[in-house]
Amino acid sequence: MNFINKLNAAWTANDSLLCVGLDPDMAKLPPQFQQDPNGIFNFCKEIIDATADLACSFKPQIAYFAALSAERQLEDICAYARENYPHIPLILDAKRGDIGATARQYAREAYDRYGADAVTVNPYMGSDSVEPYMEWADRGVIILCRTSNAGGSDLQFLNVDGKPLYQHVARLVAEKWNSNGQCALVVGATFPEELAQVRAIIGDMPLLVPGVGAQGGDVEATVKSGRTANGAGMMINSSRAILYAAQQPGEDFAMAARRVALETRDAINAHRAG
Ligand SMILES: O=c1ccn([C@@H]2O[C@H](COP(=O)(O)O)[C@@H](O)[C@H]2O)c(=O)[nH]1
Repeated sequence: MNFINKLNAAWTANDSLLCVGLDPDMAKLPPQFQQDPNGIFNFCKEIIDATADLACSFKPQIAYFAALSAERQLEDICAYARENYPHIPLILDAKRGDIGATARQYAREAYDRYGADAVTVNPYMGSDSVEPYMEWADRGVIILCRTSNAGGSDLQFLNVDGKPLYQHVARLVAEKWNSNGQCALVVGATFPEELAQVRAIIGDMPLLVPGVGAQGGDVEATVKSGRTANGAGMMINSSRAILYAAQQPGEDFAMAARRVALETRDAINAHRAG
């Protein structure tokens, strides 16, 4: 099953638009994992098990693994998710961008090494830097459009021919790059007006929407701005707010993560119907 079909099936099966982000920051992990050589894997495994019936996707952010030379644990967590929850799309958040020959190696890393269903890609180097990812026709290519951080405005809001640059990216992907129907865009929940603008440009193309939870994005505004006519169309990501939901030392972190994931999924669902 290709990425888009798998995502559609996961939206329905779990009645969820929630993407659970896997950003394992060693300093924030419960103590038993900080002392465990396989602690990153074991922590992420418990989060995946606790939230798999509430999520439409999982999104490991590669930097949290690579910074600690923990790529082997990322391989293992990706394999674990694929084997145990094959119906939940796995998105590698890597935001790659380079010339074609190098991009092909990044694509191999995401799709073959980690077995990801989709990878995030930076469009700044243009079409030939993105085309190598399209060679894996059953996988997703998720392209940065209007990112959730305030500094994203520095370039993404530049006026080009009367429109902000991010709208050109949305149109370019929707009208040209998405010829195989495997693309999605990243648009931050912290900018609901821009989210609505992008939705108006791209039709039903899926959106990866980070920025609820720790970044403070408004769930209702996000859903109302980004939903498609059938009340789906988004993977709304929350990472830290779920991973580190436990408030007290010794509190069951996986149960706390599940509680916040459930609250977030239900808060999203409350606004899906138009
Ligand atoms: O525009 C973007 C693109 C990606 N991200 C990533 O999403 C998560 C957000 O984590 P929270 O803890 O929910 O804030 C993280 O992996 C970012 O690298 C983003 O925030 N904004």
